[in-house]
Amino acid sequence: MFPWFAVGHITPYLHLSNELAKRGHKISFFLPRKALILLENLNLHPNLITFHPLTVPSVATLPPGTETASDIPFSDSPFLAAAMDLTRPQLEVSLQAMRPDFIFYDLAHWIPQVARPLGIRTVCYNVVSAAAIAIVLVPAREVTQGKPCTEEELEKPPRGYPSKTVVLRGSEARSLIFISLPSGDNITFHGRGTTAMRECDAIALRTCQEIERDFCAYISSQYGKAVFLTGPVLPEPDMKMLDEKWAEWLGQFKPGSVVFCAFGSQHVLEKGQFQELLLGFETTGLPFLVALRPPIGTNSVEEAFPKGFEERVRGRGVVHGGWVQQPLILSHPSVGCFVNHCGFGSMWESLLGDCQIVMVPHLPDQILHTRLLADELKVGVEVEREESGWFSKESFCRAIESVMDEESEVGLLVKKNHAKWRKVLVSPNFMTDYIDRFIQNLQELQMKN
Ligand SMILES: O=c1ccn([C@@H]2O[C@H](COP(=O)(O)OP(=O)(O)O[C@H]3OC[C@@H](O)[C@H](O)[C@H]3O)[C@@H](O)[C@H]2O)c(=O)[nH]1
Ligand SMILES: [O-]c1cc(O)cc2[o+]c(-c3ccc(O)cc3)c(O[C@@H]3O[C@H](CO)[C@@H](O)[C@H](O)[C@H]3O)cc12
Repeated sequence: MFPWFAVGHITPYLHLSNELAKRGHKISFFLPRKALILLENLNLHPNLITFHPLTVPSVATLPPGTETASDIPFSDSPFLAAAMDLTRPQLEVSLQAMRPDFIFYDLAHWIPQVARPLGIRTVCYNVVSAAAIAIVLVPAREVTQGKPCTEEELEKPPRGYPSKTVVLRGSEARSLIFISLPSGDNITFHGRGTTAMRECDAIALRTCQEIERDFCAYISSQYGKAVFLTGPVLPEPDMKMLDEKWAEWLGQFKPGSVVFCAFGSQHVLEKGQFQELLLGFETTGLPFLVALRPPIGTNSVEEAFPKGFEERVRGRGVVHGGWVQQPLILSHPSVGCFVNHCGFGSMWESLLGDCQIVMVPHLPDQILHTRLLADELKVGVEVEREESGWFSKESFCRAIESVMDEESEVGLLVKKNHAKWRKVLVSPNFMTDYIDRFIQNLQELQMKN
């Protein structure tokens, strides 16, 4: 396993590794040292899953010590891609010695060049939605190296893209410019993603037919190869592992009353927006647990609190400036609403849980995931933003109230739709069947020539 150096990618690769190990397969997992410290507790089969910490080479354009996408702003991702490319010699030496049957990778587009001569089969395993891939990382989206896409080009989905709902609207499309900019040396993000999928033996996606059938079919037709699906791949939460501190705090509130908020591993808010969000929570009058990194330019969340905020919400609101056990908190009976950025991991965790869903997407893939949930499946609501991208405390509070108020029409509708989808996704054997079929697909691939 060699995922992109981001917690939102390493985590689902680890979930898949657990499922493979559960069925007796042996896994070598390559990841940056810092990510290992944060995530090693997710390894449920240490006898079969072995971690190989990588030394991430320093790159002049990155702050010293950068190892994952959590350490840098989104705009610096291309430099982290360059650093990942510099780990190629470490991978080459290990693969020569290990000779695994398969290697799973995503943004390291050069893996097939290394693996093919060694007879190792390559699986490009993508852990963002099929929709996000279909709208940019396909040959039909023409991108020329050295010529950034124009806003007009970015606004138009590629020919044959199968949805009119799961799209970026107006100025949102501008944020896709990054796909046509360099990502490492001599390659654009689009070049990296499409080469990775064109050169592999199999494309795999962390999704299911039931939700993303048309997008999967489109990707398959664009690359002229079958697409293997793993399904959502999420472990059963083990509530015994929830930190005592949070179990106790959440335990004081009535079932379904607490609003939990987290924005994944990469997103850091600006101070003004962070304060607006906290004031929005205060206005709801509901109990809340917010787990967000300190906003830009601050060293702690406390330093950025609005004046008098702490006293006013004492006893019903907590703001934690670091990592929490998100899947376990979401499964706590007191939690009734999940306010999230709709990273693909959080999207699955919210769909498989039974909390009401409120989305505040930031990056373009997160906006597409939000459209899928809010506009296509109608299982949650999106916080309204102004043209500038700013969300106000009022719009934030309105979105939460619209799903938490028992009388609300929207709240009842999304609850009903969410329950319907959840029933499908948590039905007995749904996830197991996906993994079993996926392994069968790999075994058939291995039999070929
Ligand atoms: O405090 C936290 C925050 C997050 N998490 C976990 O970290 C993971 C975060 O993954 P997400 O995909 O939701 O979000 P990230 O922003 O970190 O992901 C990144 O890669 C996947 C892409 O879809 C996202 O757009 C990209 O930002 C989730 O599994 C979540 O449960 C915690 O366990 N604790
Ligand atoms: O923002 C995105 C919009 C979109 O339509 C597609 C993607 O795709 C991917 C991606 C990542 C890995 C793959 O194997 C395939 C697709 C995106 O990945 C994110 O890229 C960021 C910039 O490099 C990075 O910071 C973040 O960690 C990745 O999750 C984004 C979009």
